[in-house]
Amino acid sequence: MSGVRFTVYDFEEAARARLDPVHVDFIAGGARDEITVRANEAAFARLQLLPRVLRGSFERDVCVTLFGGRASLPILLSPTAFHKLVDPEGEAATARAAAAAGAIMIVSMASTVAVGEVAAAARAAAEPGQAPPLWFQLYLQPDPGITEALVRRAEEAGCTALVVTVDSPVLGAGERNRRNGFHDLPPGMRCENLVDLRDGERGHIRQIAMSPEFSWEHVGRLRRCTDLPVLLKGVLHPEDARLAVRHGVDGLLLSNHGGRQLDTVPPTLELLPELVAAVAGRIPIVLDGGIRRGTDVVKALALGAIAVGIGRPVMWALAEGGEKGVRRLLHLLWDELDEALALCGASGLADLTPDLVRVPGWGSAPGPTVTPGADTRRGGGIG
Ligand SMILES: Cc1cc2nc3c(=O)[nH]c(=O)nc-3n(C[C@H](O)[C@H](O)[C@H](O)COP(=O)(O)O)c2cc1C
Ligand SMILES: CC(C)CC(=O)C(=O)O
Repeated sequence: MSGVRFTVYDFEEAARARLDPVHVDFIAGGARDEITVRANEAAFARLQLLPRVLRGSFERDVCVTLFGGRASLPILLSPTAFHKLVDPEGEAATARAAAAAGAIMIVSMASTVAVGEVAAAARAAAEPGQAPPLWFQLYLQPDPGITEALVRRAEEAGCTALVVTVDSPVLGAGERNRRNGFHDLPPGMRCENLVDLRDGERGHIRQIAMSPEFSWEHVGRLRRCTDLPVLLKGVLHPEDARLAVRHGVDGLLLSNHGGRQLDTVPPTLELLPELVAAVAGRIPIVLDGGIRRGTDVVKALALGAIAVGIGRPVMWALAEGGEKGVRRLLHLLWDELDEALALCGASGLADLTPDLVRVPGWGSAPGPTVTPGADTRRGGGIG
């Protein structure tokens, strides 16, 4: 079924060969000209690493503690919708692979397996006695009762954090989907978390309401309706990062939605130093968008992210080999990260400092606000 996969790109190639091209477009595609989609990966390629020598160790620790929960690697599974499009077991298969690897999975509100069932699958696959780290992503809904009901479902399932996606006042224009006429899930699949929350149109993609009228007041209301840590996904402007801290948000997932919302926004990696400076160690920042290599993880962490997320690679791996595919993907990235740490003279994530990263020709770490040696990542409030 599946040959040897040496890189993330091998999973993509194999997945493309077996999936319906319409679904390939849904996964690979972005908004409009897909400029940001390409920019995310290109930003990592542009940055250089400047390793230290003669200071490594045989044992390299890549564990990370986030909101009191421990993960075996600083690579999260960012929320992606509709896993059943690529594998009959959908998010349950993904969750088993993530739990077995000790990786945090962020379940999408638009999952095709209900979050309670995803959690049960994760529990069954986790190391005995270990609670699998599962977070839940949601879009605020105009009816606050629906938002709250979703929060309760996530809490009851045992999710340990909520990720509120705030970059979608309207749905980004995926022109590939428009050309392909891909607007609905195929028969037999639906957004299971929304079942029985709203009448009519069950399973329809547009069942998730998006609204440009959400404000910080809604974030405040959500903050008050749960004790779970709340992260915002999709804050890009440093002023909004400061507002997030002021509104009691517990963390940021610095994301441009993989280039699927507003096209031509900067790659997330380029924004990282500014956002790290804006939150000044008060809350942790996870970054996603374009992570394809262990060295990409090293660059993001060196510049102040506490962890990173992967989106498309998970979909490709799930399509390629189901649960086993995702397991192999996570192992491969863990292996690349471990090797990159060794080659950088790092024995753990704490050794990844901004001075290890350079912009060609600059002669110093990128970003006007990052000073070599400064460690804004491990400030207060984390862990
Ligand atoms: C197929 C697909 C579905 C996605 N679904 C969601 C979603 O339901 N909610 C969300 O907040 N982000 C969603 N995203 C965005 C991802 O969470 C993530 O930000 C992005 O994929 C990261 O970039 P990468 O694909 O380059 O790793 C989706 C992305 C893809 C590719
Ligand atoms: C709109 C969601 C259902 C999925 C999503 O966020 C995406 O496809 O990027």
